[in-house]
Amino acid sequence: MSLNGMVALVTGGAQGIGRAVVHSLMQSSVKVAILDMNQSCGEKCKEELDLEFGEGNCTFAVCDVSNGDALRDAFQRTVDTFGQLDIVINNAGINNEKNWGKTIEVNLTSVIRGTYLALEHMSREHGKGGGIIINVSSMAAFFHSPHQPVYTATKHGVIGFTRAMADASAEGNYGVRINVVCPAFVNTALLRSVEREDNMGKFVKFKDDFKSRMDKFGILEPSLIAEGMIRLIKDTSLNGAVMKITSSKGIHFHTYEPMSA
Ligand SMILES: NC(=O)C1=CN([C@@H]2O[C@H](COP(=O)(O)OP(=O)(O)OC[C@H]3O[C@@H](n4cnc5c(N)ncnc54)[C@H](O)[C@@H]3O)[C@@H](O)[C@H]2O)C=CC1
Ligand SMILES: CCCCCC(=O)/C=C/[C@H]1[C@H](O)CC(=O)[C@@H]1C/C=C\CCCC(=O)O
Repeated sequence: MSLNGMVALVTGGAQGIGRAVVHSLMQSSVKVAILDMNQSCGEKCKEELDLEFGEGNCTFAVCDVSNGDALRDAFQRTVDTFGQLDIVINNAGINNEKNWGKTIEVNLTSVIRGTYLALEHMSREHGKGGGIIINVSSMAAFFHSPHQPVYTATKHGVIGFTRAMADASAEGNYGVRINVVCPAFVNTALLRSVEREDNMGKFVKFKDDFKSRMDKFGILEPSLIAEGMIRLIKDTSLNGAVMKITSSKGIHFHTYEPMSA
């Protein structure tokens, strides 16, 4: 499946995993709208991508995904600029057990809002031509720790919401495939936040346990997560898939017991 000429929107696309998947998409000739709340990183990211791929192939907009109006405007500006929207990756996420309400707003509420906005621009129920949505969860949804209870809760929520929406899309004939990716530890700024009291609050006392798990399970590079996301986009058979990416098993899928009648 060629992605040439498609248009993608990536939240949190200026750094880390989002930056990696933006690069992979542009290597496949996808035009990308990068949304991020970090203006300096976003502008630097766009400058570098313009140098590598030529101008006109990506845009950057400062956008806090937890601001619903700003997110809606950023989606509309993307469609106004590129004329279409085919791929949406709800990637932006934080790790803050002190300001845990914000963690829920960014990691879960904004993923829900970003999914609904994506459907407004891609779903046949809105007269559009279809598309693909990838929501970003975490292996914290399968292996929890005392270190990050609310982060863990948000990532569980992303899986449940995404699987339910994938069924809604199939039964409602939206023409939109909706999948979720669950990385293990990845070498980004977010992972380094686990050592900071500002982020972890009273749970920072568990940081040694968390770091021992990092030693045990290994740390992935963002490029591998990007590879998994591209696979979710290209494999048209996948809807409601829960992709797991770990050092021990690489890119693989979680399987669930079929629902009993
Ligand atoms: N790093 C890791 O070990 C893992 C990360 N993840 C998830 O991957 C996603 C990306 O995380 P990383 O790349 O590791 O983090 P990162 O901190 O390196 O990059 C996240 C980007 O999102 C942006 N961002 C944060 N809050 C935002 C908001 N409210 N609005 C707009 N942009 C915002 C940041 O400015 C940053 O550029 C997150 O959802 C995270 O939970 C999942 C499993 C493991
Ligand atoms: C905020 C930093 C991001 C945290 C990323 C993450 O997914 C963490 C997961 C760990 C959880 O907090 C406690 C754990 O033990 C999880 C371990 C992660 C992966 C296990 C991989 C097992 C395997 O390789 O089979």
